Amino acid sequence: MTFIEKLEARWEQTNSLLCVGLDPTLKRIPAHLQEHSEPIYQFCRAIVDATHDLVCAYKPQIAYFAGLTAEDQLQKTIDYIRYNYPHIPVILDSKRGDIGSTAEMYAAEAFDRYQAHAVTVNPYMGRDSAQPFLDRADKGTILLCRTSNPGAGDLQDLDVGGLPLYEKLAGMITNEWNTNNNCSLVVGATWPEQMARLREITGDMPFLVPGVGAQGGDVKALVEAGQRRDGKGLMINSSRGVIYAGNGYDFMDKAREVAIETRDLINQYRR
Ligand SMILES: O=C(O)c1cc(=O)[nH]c(=O)n1[C@@H]1O[C@H](COP(=O)(O)O)[C@@H](O)[C@H]1O
Repeated sequence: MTFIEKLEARWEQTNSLLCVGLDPTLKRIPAHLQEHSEPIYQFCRAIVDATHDLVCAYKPQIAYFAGLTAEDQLQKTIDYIRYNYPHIPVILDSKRGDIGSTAEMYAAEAFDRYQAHAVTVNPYMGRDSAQPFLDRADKGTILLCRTSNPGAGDLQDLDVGGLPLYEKLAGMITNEWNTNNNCSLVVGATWPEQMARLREITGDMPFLVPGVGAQGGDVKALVEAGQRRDGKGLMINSSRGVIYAGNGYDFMDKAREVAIETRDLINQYRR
């Protein structure tokens, strides 16, 4: 099964567009886990157990593990999800991109080392830098297009022959790069107007949509702008908003409560 097939099946089975982001920091995980020899893994595993029936995907962010020399705990987290919840797609958020020979190793890192189903990729070095990811037909390549951060427009909005760069990129990906039908775009929840344009340009392409919860994206506006005609098409990511909903012994219950609220809020505005 390809990443896109897995995602489509998951949307159908769970009726959820919520993706939970795994961005663990030692400062914010519950005190009683801090003593554990693998606190990051124990925390991620507990969040997964608390939310697994509510999500269309998980998105571990590699920097939160690598920054602590805890890649082994990233590996264990991904293995845990794949073994216990095999229907849930795992997106490795590493935003890679480099010359082709190096990008090949980044693709191996995501797909062979960590066994992720999809990876985030920065396409702004051009097609050859994304090609090693695109060539993995069974895996998902999720390309940054219009990011959620306040400075997204500094470069992504630059006019290129009458179009903003991000729209030009979306057209290129849709019409030229997506030969294996394995592309998705990152579109920030904070930019519903731009998301509506991108939905027009890309047809039914899935979007990874970070920026709800901690970054304050407007769920109603983004769902109305970004959903497909079938009411699917979005992986709406919340990391801090869900995983740090509580920090005591009841942190799993609190994370579950917020995940349910977020899923239901999203569903309120779907077709
Ligand atoms: O590719 C991403 O996931 C991403 C792209 C983007 O434009 N904005 C963005 O916030 N992200 C990631 O999405 C997550 C957002 O986290 P919260 O703001 O805590 O929900 C972080 O892991 C970011 O690195």
